[in-house]
Formats: sequence, C-alpha cells, structure tokens
Amino acid sequence: MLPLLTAPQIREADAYTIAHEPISSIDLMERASKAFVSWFVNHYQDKQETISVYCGTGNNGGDGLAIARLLFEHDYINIEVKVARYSDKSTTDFDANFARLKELSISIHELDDGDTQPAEDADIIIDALLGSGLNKPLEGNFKSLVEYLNSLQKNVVAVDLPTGFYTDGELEETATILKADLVITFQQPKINFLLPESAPYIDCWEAVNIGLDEGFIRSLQSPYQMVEEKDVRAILKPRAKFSHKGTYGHALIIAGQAKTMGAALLCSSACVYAGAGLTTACVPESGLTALNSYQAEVMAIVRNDYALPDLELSKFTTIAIGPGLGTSDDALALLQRVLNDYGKPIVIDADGLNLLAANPKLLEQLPAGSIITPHLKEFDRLFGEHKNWWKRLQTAQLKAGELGIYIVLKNSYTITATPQGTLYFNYTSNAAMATGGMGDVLTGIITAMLAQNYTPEQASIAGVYLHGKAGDELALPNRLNVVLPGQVAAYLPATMAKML
Ligand SMILES: NC(=O)C1=CN([C@@H]2O[C@H](COP(=O)(O)OP(=O)(O)OC[C@H]3O[C@@H](n4cnc5c(N)ncnc54)[C@H](O)[C@@H]3O)[C@@H](O)[C@H]2O)[C@@H](O)CC1
Ligand SMILES: Nc1ncnc2c1ncn2[C@@H]1O[C@H](COP(=O)(O)OP(=O)(O)O)[C@@H](O)[C@H]1O
Ligand SMILES: [K+]
Repeated sequence: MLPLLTAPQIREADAYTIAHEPISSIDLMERASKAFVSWFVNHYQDKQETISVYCGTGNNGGDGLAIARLLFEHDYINIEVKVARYSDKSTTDFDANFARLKELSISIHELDDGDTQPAEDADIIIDALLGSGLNKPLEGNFKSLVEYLNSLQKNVVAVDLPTGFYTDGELEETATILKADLVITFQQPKINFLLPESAPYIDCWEAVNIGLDEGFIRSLQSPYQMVEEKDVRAILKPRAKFSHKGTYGHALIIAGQAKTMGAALLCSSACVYAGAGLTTACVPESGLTALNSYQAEVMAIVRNDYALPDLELSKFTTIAIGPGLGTSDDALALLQRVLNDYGKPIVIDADGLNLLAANPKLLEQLPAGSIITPHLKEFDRLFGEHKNWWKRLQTAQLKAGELGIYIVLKNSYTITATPQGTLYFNYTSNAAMATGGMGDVLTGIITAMLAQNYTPEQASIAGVYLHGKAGDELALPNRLNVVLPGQVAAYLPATMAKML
C-alpha cells in the first residue's frame, strides 16, 4: 500500500528526508526541480516555444526558479520568469534560487501589489505560484492573477499542485483555482487528485519521484492508502493441485427480475469467471432460459413471487443480493429473510441498496464484515446528500466503522472504506468501462472472492483491483472506446493468472 499523505504529512516527510538522508533543503528542491524538468523535456520537445514561469516567493516559487534555470540549461531559449512579489516574505531557498537565476540571461519580471494582469504571449505557462503551502482560499492579488491566467486559456503545466488547489480537505465549488492541463507532482498523487471534484482543474497528472524517505512515508499512519499491484499479488492464492469445486466455495446470487435479468446474468457469470467453485443464481422463472443459455455453469433456484424456496441458506459460503432485483415488497421480504437467517458476510448492491435506503433500520442488521457496493447516487440515498466527494469520503469512513461493514464507493478511483477507518483507493479501471452492468460484474467478482474464503477486506481490495485491471487490459492496449461488462467478466481468468 502506498500511504497518501495530507499536506502536513508531506511537510513531515520533506523534513525527515532532509534530516536523515541527509540532504540540504536547497538540494532537495534542486532534485525536485530536476525530476520536473526530466519529465517536461520528454513531453515538450520544441525548444523554441515561449515559456512563462510564474513563481510565488515560497518554496513552490523556489522550484519554479530552479526549473526556469534548468530548462534554460536544456536549451529552451524563450523563457521568461514572472515573480509574484505580493508580500515581503520569501523563503531562504527561494532567495538562493533567485540569486542563481539572476546570473543567467533569463528575463525576470516582478509583479508588485495590484499587478495582476501582465502581458502574456507565451505558449506554455508553468505554474509555480503556490503549492502545498496553501493555507487559505485565494484572495486579493493571487485570486485576480489566477482568474486572469484562467481567462487566457493557455497550456498550463503546474508544479506539484495547481495554484489554489488543496492537497486534501474540501475544495469549495466557488474557490478560485488555476486550471492545469498537466500537473507534475512530487513523489505521489495528492489525495484530492483522486476525487471527481479535481476534474475542472486537472486534466492530467504525473507523479515524479523526488526521493523522499519511503520507509518514513510508509510508517505514517495515513488512513488514505493507494492499493498497489503487489498488495493484490500478496492476497491472491494460486489454485491448489488437489483442489476441487468444493474448495472454492458456493455462492448464491439473488438477483434479476423480468426487465433486468441481464444484471443477474452478468453478476453470476462474473462470479463463475472469478473462480467460485459453484455459483447458484436465484432468479424468477421468466429468466431461467436466459440464465441457462447465457452461462451454463450457473445453477438456478427459481423463485415465484419472490418467495425463496425452502432451502438452507447456511449451505452457501456467501450470498450476494440486489443486481436487477427490483424494490417491490417481495424483494424487500427476500432481503429481510437473508438478513434474519444468514449470519455470514454478504454482498449488497444495486436494488439491495435501494431497499436498504428505503428501510434504513435494516442497515443495523447487516452481518458484520458485509460489503456494500454503492455508486455515488446509491451512496447518497443511503447516507444523505453530499455536497462533494471529500464529505462523502468522511461519511463512508464513519459509517463503515459504525456498521462494521466494508463500503466500496464506486468511482473512477473506487474507494473501499473499512470498519477500522482505512480508505483504500484503487487506480485500475478506465472510462471505457462506463457502461451499464459493469457494477454487476464487480459484485460477482467480490462475491466469488468471499466464496473462495478471502476475508471481506481482501475480497473488496482485490475484487475492485481485478475488475479495473481486466478492463484496463482489454481497453487500453487495443484503444477500445468501450468495453462491455460481459467481456470484462470473461477476461478475468487471464488477468488473475498474471497476478499469481
Ligand atoms: N523542502 C521542501 O519542503 C520541499 C518543498 N517543495 C516545494 O515546496 C512547496 C511548498 O512550499 P511552501 O511550504 O513554501 O509553500 P508554497 O510555496 O505553496 O506557498 C508559500 C507561502 O504562501 C503563503 N500562502 C498560503 N496560502 C496563501 C494564499 N491563499 N494566498 C497568499 N499566500 C498564501 C503561505 O505563507 C505559504 O507558506 C511544494 O508544493 C513544493 O513545490 C519541493 O521543492 C520539494 C522539497
Ligand atoms: N469513467 C470510469 N473510470 C473508471 N471506472 C469506471 C468509470 N465508469 C465506470 N467505472 C466502473 O464501472 C463500474 C460501474 O458500476 P455501476 O455504476 O454500479 O454500474 P451498473 O449499475 O450499471 O452495473 C464501477 O466499478 C466503476 O468503478
Ligand atoms: K503550483
């Protein structure tokens, strides 16, 4: 896991590295600036382009000055530096880099109080005004300057963070923030890059290693963790030679109604492909032929009027309920029966979640360690409207703890909140996967993982990762615009094999 750091923790990691590597802070700044420039020169190869580097007078500005010098040394000849000297304060490393820059023939233009609309004809703007030191929303000179720069609609490359953007915490909708085409950020992505509210300000980001102390970063107790491939490799166990179908559990999937049988088919198919030993789907009679022809491996329990046949729920290793189920009284009765009679962790998705939202008392009856997989709307139906994703994250953390469950909050970076208060961010998956039924496949995968005796935490982390990874392996190399949920399900065995 890669701990994602808050702004104060980033400062701690900087300070620790400076003290223990040891390295002077100006040399760390130089290393960061070099990392920025290495990335930049590979992607902006036209050395004639005019570049305007906007610098504040803190360490982000210090980086900007060093970057301007290093680009000049790389033969970028049309560089101008604009220093926003809106206060008398400047950091020591800014001052040192300012002195170094003055020795070169780079034009430096100072912006004083009120000077917020400088003439600008550069092709590229490098934003080194403010970085992780931001401690209040932009106002006054900085606000006017950023509004002006936004109005120019130039190609903006931000150093570490776009000016006005918070590393963590709430991004107010009304805040003034510089819009960046690209952010080259130091060491690791900032937590807010992974939330949808960053979309208006950040087109694309790239994290460059600046050699902060990894051991120290990993020792910080951050509740925000990025799941890495090696974590999933450590979870997945190869299938044993003398195993049989009984080794890999028996999943029951209660899903589907006449209009939405596809959800039941996709979910149970994904459960089969993700390795459950046996999968039984509980579907209405009208869906039986479809089930048998879509996925012959899935067994069926036919239900009439939503009454579960008289069978032992306890014989199933796990149960998923919800995809395409509908929200009728009969569907509610089915959910209630599962909650009353089955004590082991279950997976609830889609209409199962809508039923919980309409009957919130049922939330308290969820077996400990159960997994719910809401998308944004289902989440807000369950736990109330949220103004932004930062707030949604805090609620997910709180509710997972209160209810003793795992909340898989689906998103382009899906977040799993655990009962212990950790928030696991997943980076696999892509926009080609934004098609109806994709969530049903995820539910099938997580259910299969539970059936195979992975813990709910392992099932959520690995299930979400594999779902996205299969989608990436299908869509990205083939440049597919869309991948279908059924394709993702069928591709899972190949993706999983590569992870063992
Ligand atoms: N040794 C280090 O700590 C390193 C720092 N680095 C750079 O340093 C940056 C952080 O530098 P600083 O902590 O100096 O902070 P910034 O350069 O982000 O900001 C400078 C100062 O501006 C003031 N400020 C904050 N919010 C403001 C607002 N809304 N309006 C006006 N002024 C405001 C604060 O007093 C702040 O300290 C990082 O983003 C990164 O670019 C890198 O050089 C890597 C090493
Ligand atoms: N733009 C995207 N980028 C990455 N992943 C996506 C994107 N759009 C959808 N997904 C993934 O696809 C799934 C969609 O789930 P959901 O909205 O429940 O679909 P459905 O209800 O139609 O089955 C989630 O796992 C989500 O993470
Ligand atoms: K910046």
